[in-house]
Amino acid sequence: MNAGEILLEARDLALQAGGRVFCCGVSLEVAAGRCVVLLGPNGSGKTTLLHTLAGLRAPAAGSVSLAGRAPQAWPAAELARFRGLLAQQQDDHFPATVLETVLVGRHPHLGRWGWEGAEDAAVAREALAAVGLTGMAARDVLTLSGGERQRVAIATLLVQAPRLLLLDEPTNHLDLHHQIAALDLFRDLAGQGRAVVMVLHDINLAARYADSVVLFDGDGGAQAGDAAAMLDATRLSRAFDHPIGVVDDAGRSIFVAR
Ligand SMILES: Nc1ncnc2c1ncn2[C@@H]1O[C@H](COP(=O)(O)OP(=O)(O)OP(=O)(O)O)[C@@H](O)[C@H]1O
Repeated sequence: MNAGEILLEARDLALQAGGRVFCCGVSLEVAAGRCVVLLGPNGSGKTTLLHTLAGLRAPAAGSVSLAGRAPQAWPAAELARFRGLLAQQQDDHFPATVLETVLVGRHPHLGRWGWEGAEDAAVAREALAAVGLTGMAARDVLTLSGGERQRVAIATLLVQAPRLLLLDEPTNHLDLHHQIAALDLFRDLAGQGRAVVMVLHDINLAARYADSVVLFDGDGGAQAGDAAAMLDATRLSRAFDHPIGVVDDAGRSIFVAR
């Protein structure tokens, strides 16, 4: 995996949802090793952008390119090995064990007949250990707590092993310890030549993990830039329509709601 290789490029995007066009002119380049955070108020377009970048919905204008190719130009299984999406919420309609659920993430890697082998089960158990769920493999997913279910979803993405991780609120339902553990894990994956684009609601977590930020303004606009420039109290106050101050904690900026 080449550090610095461009895994995702979006040019002059405009998003569309529900007959509305918004966030016009967003451009973004994501190199291997980088972590991008999408930040902004509810309903401002973060999920719509993430799904557009994943190739799951068409932009109203502009282009998305994944490692130099439009998403539609990728064969489905190859695309699923290249980019993975952690959805904002996990819906389970039928009983299944935790192990079976995680193994779904292996599908793009399976051979012609689609059977998982002992090696896939070992990969899944390793992923469960990475999210602190060792010993939970046999549990029914319908019996899990919200935070446990979220960690199963993260383990499912880990076994999919995409180079580009698109994460919609990965810290959903997680307590402080597991939020930091999950975000450290994603940052480590970026450090190993992958790239991460994730929606976060916590400005301080964004400041801790983002190399660059796409800030949505809630008025149909969005701007991308270096984290240091975008995470500015005045800019954030305007975007969130709430006064936000900044305090210094041993050289680190901590954002506080006034
Ligand atoms: N299928 C749809 N039909 C109508 N409106 C839609 C549809 N999908 C999204 N929208 C609207 O598009 C806008 C952007 O939605 P999106 O889910 O991208 O916001 P978000 O920034 O991720 O919000 P949140 O922080 O609440 O998760 C919202 O106003 C939403 O209601």
